[in-house]
Amino acid sequence: MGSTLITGIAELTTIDAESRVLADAALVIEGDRIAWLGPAASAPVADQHIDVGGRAMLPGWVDSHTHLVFAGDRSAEFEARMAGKPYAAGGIGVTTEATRRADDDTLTRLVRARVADAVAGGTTFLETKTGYGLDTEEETRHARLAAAADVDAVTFLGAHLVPEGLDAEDYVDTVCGPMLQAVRPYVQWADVFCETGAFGEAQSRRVLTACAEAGLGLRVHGNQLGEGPGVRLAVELGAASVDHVNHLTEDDVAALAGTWAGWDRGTSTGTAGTVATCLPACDLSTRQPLAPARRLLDAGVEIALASNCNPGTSYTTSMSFTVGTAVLQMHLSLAEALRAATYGGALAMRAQDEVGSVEVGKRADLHVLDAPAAIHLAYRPGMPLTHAVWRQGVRAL
Ligand SMILES: N=CN[C@@H](CCC(=O)O)C(=O)O
Ligand SMILES: [Zn+2]
Repeated sequence: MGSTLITGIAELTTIDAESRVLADAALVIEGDRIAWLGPAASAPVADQHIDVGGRAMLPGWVDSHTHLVFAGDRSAEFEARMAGKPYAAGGIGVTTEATRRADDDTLTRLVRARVADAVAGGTTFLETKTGYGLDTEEETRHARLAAAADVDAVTFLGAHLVPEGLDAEDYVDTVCGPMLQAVRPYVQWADVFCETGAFGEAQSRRVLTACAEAGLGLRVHGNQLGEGPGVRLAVELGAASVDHVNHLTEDDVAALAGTWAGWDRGTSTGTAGTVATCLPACDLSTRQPLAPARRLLDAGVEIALASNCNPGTSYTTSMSFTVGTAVLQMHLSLAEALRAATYGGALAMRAQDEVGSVEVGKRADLHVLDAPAAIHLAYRPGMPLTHAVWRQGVRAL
């Protein structure tokens, strides 16, 4: 297990407890961990030396919300939306049909290509979900293929849509019973689309409670298309994250803030609450109001930024686009957006002790930009700024 010294880091954004940004820095990787970081002038020797030539380094992106197991695309639906047709959950069924027709090899190839794209854009930790299977056999197949792909966490989203022709309560029985039992070996998390047109409050509570009893961590798709019970339920059940959060009442924001009462944001210690995960690429594609990230942060809520890559509402794995948009459109400072897309995502995955910041002992998940400073992510939106990536200490780009 050799060590690698990286020098030529013009700006190192650590996202550590003091939010340190180091100029003219160096860093040592040993195995899959960060072994040392500090001023280039006092860098130790190592087995291998790489000079990144005066570029910015930051933690790899933590993408805590994706749906990568799918076939087909819905570009016609997107085009109609751009012409004024509103987004509705029903499109999920179109992707379910296309995905059922794809065999294991095809689906695996598609998932792996999407993961490779994400990593090539600086993402080093990825969650992905089932949810385009919608029967026990297909959901289990998707969970199994996802678990065998190069992702860090898999979420069971059998409660994504009630399949056409089925009674909602009967379907919830299936999700909570045989489906959950079959997918359980492949997943760590459970999610539910709690929204008009998908699952109501009582149905969502039933799914999440059964999944928690089976030992899964909880996440919720909530408050995407209108105000509703999603946030309330996520807080009540202690979910790690509630995602979308476009339509929030004052009570929703206060409830989320309340979950962070035992958390010290300055030192990043204490008991983590429910992260509000904002998905700006999805908001643009569905023409929803952008999630109120500024308001949530000001209220004391920890937020995450994620891509929500899926064929219906956000066909991109670009976290750099997500961060640029958060700065340009959601009124986050660069530091806030970078933290949300790294440490915030890690909190949403309860993986903050492992990933989400550049600190000694953490996973060597590093992203080097072809720019001297990270502000270029918003200053030069859409430019291919990823220069190098290390994922778990291995050079991935
Ligand atoms: N909102 C629910 N699920 C996905 C979209 C699913 C689809 O339309 O295919 C999302 O997170 O946006
Ligand atoms: Zn989603």
